[in-house]
Amino acid sequence: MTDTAPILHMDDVRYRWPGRTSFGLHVPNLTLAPAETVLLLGESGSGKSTLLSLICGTITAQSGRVSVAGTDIAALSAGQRDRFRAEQIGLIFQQFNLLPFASVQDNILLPLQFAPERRRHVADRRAEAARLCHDLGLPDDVMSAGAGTLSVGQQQRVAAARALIGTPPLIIADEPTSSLDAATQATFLELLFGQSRAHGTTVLMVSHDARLSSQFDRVLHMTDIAKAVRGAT
Ligand SMILES: Nc1ncnc2c1ncn2[C@@H]1O[C@H](COP(=O)(O)OP(=O)(O)OP(=O)(O)O)[C@@H](O)[C@H]1O
Repeated sequence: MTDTAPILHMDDVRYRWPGRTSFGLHVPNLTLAPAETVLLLGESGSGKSTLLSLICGTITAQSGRVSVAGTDIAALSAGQRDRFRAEQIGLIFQQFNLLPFASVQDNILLPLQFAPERRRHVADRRAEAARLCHDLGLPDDVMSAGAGTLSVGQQQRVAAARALIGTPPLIIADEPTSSLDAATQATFLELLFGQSRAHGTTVLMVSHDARLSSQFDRVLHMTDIAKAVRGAT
């Protein structure tokens, strides 16, 4: 692969949730280049989270092809897909998905366990986790705290640190700043864009806040990239 090969390519992808006839998604063509920062906007229920799940391989398209870093993710076994995702994609979900009884440090370091390439990018894991916490404005003593004891905004920042650690080539973030105040939101975006510039990381971020548009290289609207499919296909 050359440096300009897309990090993501979706070709004629169709997906329908099992048992749901009222909603289906058709993405004719979507390509993301290395180091691009892309904001994804769309109405509630338009399928943004479904699209991200297809890219992450947590759900599999009924037809079409989803390639991440040149790999057709449907061709991987479930185990291979989990390892591939941990290596290639830093994820920030709407619900953060932190382990509440594990420490903040263990939560941040978790993806490295499954991602040797990301591990290689980190010389000192504890120091890197602490640096990310510090840069995201978390208190210095937060590393040993149980993740479940933090405020919602703090948990969101821990989820961001977990996505950033080890510089995966693609960061996917589903409304990652919804629980952050304006100053922390700006800090978070600076960190995200800084990592993108320094390491060529592609960022795909879902938000309802169109005011963020000017900060991204490209803005996509669900209505432009995907057709909502109603009724049986
Ligand atoms: N796990 C699921 N099982 C069945 N249907 C689902 C599931 N997740 C989402 N859907 C359906 O898919 C459609 C699109 O939902 P999705 O969450 O992708 O939209 P969204 O654009 O991310 O919405 P929001 O902005 O409100 O988060 C909705 O009709 C929703 O009910």
